Amino acid sequence: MPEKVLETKNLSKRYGRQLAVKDLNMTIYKGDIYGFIGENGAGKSTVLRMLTGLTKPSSGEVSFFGSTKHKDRVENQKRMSALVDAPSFYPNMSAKQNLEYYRLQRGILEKELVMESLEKVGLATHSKKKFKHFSLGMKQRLALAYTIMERPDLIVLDEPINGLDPAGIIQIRELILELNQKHHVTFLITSHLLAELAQVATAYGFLQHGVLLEEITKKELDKKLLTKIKIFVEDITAATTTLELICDASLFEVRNHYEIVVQNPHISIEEISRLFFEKRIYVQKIYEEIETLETYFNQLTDAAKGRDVL
Ligand SMILES: Nc1ncnc2c1ncn2[C@@H]1O[C@H](COP(=O)(O)OP(=O)(O)OP(=O)(O)O)[C@@H](O)[C@H]1O
Repeated sequence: MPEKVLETKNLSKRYGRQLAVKDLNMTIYKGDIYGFIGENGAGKSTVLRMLTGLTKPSSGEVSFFGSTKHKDRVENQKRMSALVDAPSFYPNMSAKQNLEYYRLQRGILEKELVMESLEKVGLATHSKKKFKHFSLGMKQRLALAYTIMERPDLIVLDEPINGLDPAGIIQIRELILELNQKHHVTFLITSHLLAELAQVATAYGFLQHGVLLEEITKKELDKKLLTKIKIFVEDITAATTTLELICDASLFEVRNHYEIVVQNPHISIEEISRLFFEKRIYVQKIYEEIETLETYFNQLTDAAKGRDVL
């Protein structure tokens, strides 16, 4: 098992009467890109603020790199860098001057880390450009340069691609993957853009009303995501009677008098097409649909509401 970079035990946060985070047990392993998912108000930012020391937990504990001791925690917290409340940059200063300012403010001695960080985020050639002339994507990359200046082992990002255009999203995605794969940085990322998160995440935590519903690796999730075969036909009666020759009726359902949905099929599209061809059943369309991270998350949260676990 890889090293645990971060672990929480029964972490809770109360704001007055409201319990915003309830007994959170979360584990992030070295090398993970951990996608932290939840609807608005689920408690994600509150968790990130507790992890980064911006808010004190009401109860429970956090351990970094296997230690909960306060002495170690101060040291270990230095191995983590976070973009929860984005740093404010000076508009009339260049990218380099802005980072230089933060280097001095954070007491980082190595001067070379400023240019090294700008290079890693692809801004070296724009180092002299004033911040006010940066595009949103460039501003976001500069914020990332700020987080990687101390060569952290863990980076926490709250909604890193919010407001970016498709090109900006791709740049941030590639940067995260590069830092993870080349420089072995572990990430904890929140995002509402699940399709995008699914392109980088290696593990997920699903949060609802402050409760962690499930923690799962990408590998485990991929195995759980259901596959469906959708078949569109003209003669639904003939089609269902024929389908029953190779598939139990409990495994498919008929929708709208022309659509058949086969759940988690043990038969292939080719088998169904061949059979329908032999029986002269006209198929308008047939295709496979794999459940997405988004549908999985929606089902998980709907089921939790139904079980009243929240
Ligand atoms: N400082 C605060 N004082 C009182 N209540 C707060 C405070 N911060 C957050 N809350 C409440 O705690 C709950 C969780 O909020 P939080 O911002 O952590 O959710 P979130 O998952 O980050 O939401 P979003 O996706 O909208 O950013 C919300 O009901 C919010 O109103």
